[in-house]
Order: sequence, then structure tokens, then C-alpha cells
Amino acid sequence: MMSSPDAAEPAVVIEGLRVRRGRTDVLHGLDLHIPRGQVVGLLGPSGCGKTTLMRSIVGVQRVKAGTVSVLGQPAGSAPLRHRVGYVTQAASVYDDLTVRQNLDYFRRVLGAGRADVDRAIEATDLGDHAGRLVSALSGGQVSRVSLAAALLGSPDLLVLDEPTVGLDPLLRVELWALFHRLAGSGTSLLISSHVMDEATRCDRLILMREGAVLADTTPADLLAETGAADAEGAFVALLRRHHARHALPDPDVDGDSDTSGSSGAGEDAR
Ligand SMILES: Nc1ncnc2c1ncn2[C@@H]1O[C@H](COP(=O)(O)OP(=O)(O)OP(=O)(O)O)[C@@H](O)[C@H]1O
Repeated sequence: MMSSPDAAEPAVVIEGLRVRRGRTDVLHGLDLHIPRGQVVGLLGPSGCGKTTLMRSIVGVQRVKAGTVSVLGQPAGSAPLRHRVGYVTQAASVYDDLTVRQNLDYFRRVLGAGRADVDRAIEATDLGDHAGRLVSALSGGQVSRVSLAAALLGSPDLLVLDEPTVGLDPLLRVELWALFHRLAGSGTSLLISSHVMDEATRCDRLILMREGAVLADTTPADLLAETGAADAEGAFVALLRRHHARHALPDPDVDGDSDTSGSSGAGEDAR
């Protein structure tokens, strides 16, 4: 793990970020600080811009205005290549290779050591599957192989797009425990989810709605401030407050459960 020159400096600093995708203004002048060494949840309904924000942070999104600085460098710049790990919603490993062959391939690309492969396999609890072809694994196991690949270079910042989708409850608990172990050893994690009950597993929460940040808080403060019993209720309370303040009709809070991804075709920044 690379030590930071100033541990108090946020992992990510975003100012006035505006992103347009196709004909849609997706992010509308977003300001955000993401602290170091914590598990930060990025929550919000499908289509609110979580993936777009993550793409901007890892430097693969063309942005219209604003700045994104990651570990003190401009997002996507060369010095960050090995310091930022990104796991997208789509599996990014080879079906026709085994788990170990995949990881061995990626560690060579990254210039990581052989021991890193064993460490990543152990961290993601894939020991029993290391010799199996990825095509023979379950969806949850494949997501863990993608995560293992992202862990190979010991990144300082891990950006994970819905890493727990489709996992059974036990595996979810294990993965959250892994995220906290990584944070404990100094890694900064930004993890998106549209499952509100995962909010309580994070150190901090960023709640998004329609391309804007509704709240940047801790789970305890969110519940205390809204008086809600759980994160889902707190989110609804915040939405109602936001709509009342802007004299908008009562929000449709039930219609956002689909999980459509994005292709990003033709708009990559590199
Ligand atoms: N390649 C694209 N071209 C045009 N618009 C896009 C593209 N990708 C995404 N969008 C739009 O940008 C908005 C935000 O999408 P984004 O994928 O960032 O949302 P999300 O919060 O990550 O959603 P989900 O939870 O479903 O992954 C959506 O309205 C979506 O339709």
C-alpha cells in the first residue's frame, strides 16, 4: 500500500462536475469529497448517475465541466493507473481461463508479483475454485474473480460498481467484511448499490437522486436526522423534504427497481 503524503487529504475531490451522456445531462454540477481509508457507499435509484460518477472518478468518462482529483492527481492520469482499481457491473475476466490463469494474466499486465495472486484468491475466498474455468462458476463467484483481479495491484482506491448484486446473503456479509478489512489497512473504497439496506454497512453514505447528491452523511446521522427506522425510510424522507423545498410533486419512490447498466459506447475519455 502506498502511503499518502497527507492522510487527511480526501481520496477524491470533485468540484462542479457536469456530465452529459448522449442527449441526457446526467450529473449537474456535483461537488463531493470522498475520505481516505473508509468504506463509502454510493446509493440511489437505478439511473441516478452512480456509474457515471464512478466512471468520472476512474477517468474513463468524458466530462463536460468541473474537476475530479483522485489521490491528489487529475482523474485518469498516468500516475493513478496502478493506484485505482475499478470493477464494473459487467464481468471483466476471461471465460475460457481458470481463476488462477486469469489472475496470473492480470498480475503480469499490472506488473504485480506472484504472491499477489495467492493474496487476492485468499481475500476473495476463491481457494476452492482457483483451478476451475470461469465459464463453470456461478455469477457470484465470477464477480469475486473480477474483484480479485482489482485487488492484485494493491490499489489505494477501489471503485466497485454494485459488487454484491446477485450474491446470496452470506456471501454479501463476507464481502462487506472484506471491504472493511481493506479499509482497515488503508484502502479507500467507493461502493455503489441500489439496495438501501446495504447503506448501514458503510462508514459514510452518499445518497444520489437524478444526478445530484441528496445527502453526504453517516448511517447513524442519516437515521437520526430523518427519524426513520431504516435507510430506505430515510431516503424517502429526504426525497419528500427535497421535493417540498423545491415545490415539486410528491416523489415517485417506488418505480426505480430495474438494474439497467450502461454501454458507455462512444464516450470514453481514453
Ligand atoms: N451510453 C449512454 N448514452 C446515453 N445515456 C446514457 C448512457 N449510459 C447511461 N446513460 C444515462 O445516464 C443516466 C445515468 O446512468 P448511470 O448508469 O450512471 O446510472 P446508475 O445510477 O449507475 O444506474 P444503475 O443502478 O441502473 O446502474 C441514465 O439516465 C442513463 O439512461
